Amino acid sequence: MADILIKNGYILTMDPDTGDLKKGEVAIENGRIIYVGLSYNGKADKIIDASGSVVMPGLVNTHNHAGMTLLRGYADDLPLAEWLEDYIWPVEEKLGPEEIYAGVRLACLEMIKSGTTTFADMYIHEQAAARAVEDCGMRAALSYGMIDFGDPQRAESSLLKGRNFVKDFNGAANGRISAMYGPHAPHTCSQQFLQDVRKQARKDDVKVHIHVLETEAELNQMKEKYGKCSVNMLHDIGFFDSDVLAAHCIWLSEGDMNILAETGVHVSHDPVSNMKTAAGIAPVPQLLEKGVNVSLSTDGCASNNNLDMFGVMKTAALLHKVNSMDLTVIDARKVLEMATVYGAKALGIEAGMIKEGYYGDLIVVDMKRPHLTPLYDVDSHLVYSARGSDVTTVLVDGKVLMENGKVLCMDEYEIMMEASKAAKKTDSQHLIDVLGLNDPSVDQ
Ligand SMILES: CSC[C@H]1O[C@@H](n2cnc3c(O)ncnc32)[C@H](O)[C@@H]1O
Ligand SMILES: [Zn+2]
Repeated sequence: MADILIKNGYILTMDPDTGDLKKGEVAIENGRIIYVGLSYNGKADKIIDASGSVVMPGLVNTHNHAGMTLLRGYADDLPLAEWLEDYIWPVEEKLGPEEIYAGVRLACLEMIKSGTTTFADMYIHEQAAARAVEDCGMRAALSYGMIDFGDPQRAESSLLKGRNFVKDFNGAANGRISAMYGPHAPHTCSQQFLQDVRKQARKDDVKVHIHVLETEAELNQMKEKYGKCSVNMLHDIGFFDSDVLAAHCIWLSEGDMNILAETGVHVSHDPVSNMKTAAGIAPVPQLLEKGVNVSLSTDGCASNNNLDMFGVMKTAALLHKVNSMDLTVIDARKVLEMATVYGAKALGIEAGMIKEGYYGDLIVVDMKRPHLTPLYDVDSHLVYSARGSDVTTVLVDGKVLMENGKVLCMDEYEIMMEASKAAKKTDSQHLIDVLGLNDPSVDQ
């Protein structure tokens, strides 16, 4: 007996072996997919009717700072270095684990409602993020963000916090949480610290999540300090292998791309964030051409300013078409692969496809909507026309987190209220009163 049977939907398996099914069924038991096909020959405890909908793998967001939902719209339209150093870092000092817990819960709510089932994260107070993920039922690859700025004492304490995080949370929440090491970036971490982190990650057999060449300023700083760029420096110290997830990777030379391809580094592409911060345009078509696994991500909410992966998919497609002045350079199917199959591959999880044996991490997208009518091509609609709000049902690990638009795993109003309260810690003017979240006379 299956736990759940999804019927009557268009099954976008993303599995090249089976292809997509115009009208199929998916059965899930003990958190795993046990059947994908035309008609399941067995019973199920619960039936989900996906008539008029697409059933597809949950989206995988491979670079986030989930707690930064608290800083959504906090300091926009500033040069990136000024934004980070003069606004974001000082305000992060004021946020403790309780605020981050509230911020990550808000992030999870937003991600679930827009079809993301797994995310990779790097942030402060990450144990609070782990608690939020455990509570809401999502899947995540979490890392405690570490920066040493060349200070040996800071390096030692950061690495200790990172090690403790890995020890406490790798495999937590019944395996839904995997831990990674999160050294922030090659220009904010010393070479010695990066070597120490890499050694520890190999010892603990966990992956590493790092920002690489997001800005031209980083490229220039690295050239000045080391006489080479971040990719060459990291390659020369033996940092790279297929356990590394590198976010952004914008300022790459041809040689850098070859290094990423040869070493099997996974690249996380953040088109919305990169456009908003005017950081530049990552050479995604060239990376894909060289065989680099490029997945998609939102980045933190302060540079996006939402966590909707449907928006990211559309932006990725449009950005690379106009950048190359060639609209064939990336198509809708490739973008869907990046948001599902490639994301799961980057994080080393059996997800990203609707395939027997894989996790029951699925979403149902309602296609009976004006902006999705008429329907000629499912891939096209999902990338160019759909929005996160078209997602009606979300399953992670075979558990239903949202059904027919109702979030079952948390109280939406409470999450928004707690996050708005936590945002008060920034000591900034904000609009909790305008939102009416604290006002019992406002219909919630
Ligand atoms: C040490 S935890 C992670 C750290 O990263 C900061 N951050 C957020 N967005 C960006 C970005 O686009 N580039 C570099 N660093 C970023 C975040 O504020 C945390 O301090
Ligand atoms: Zn980032």
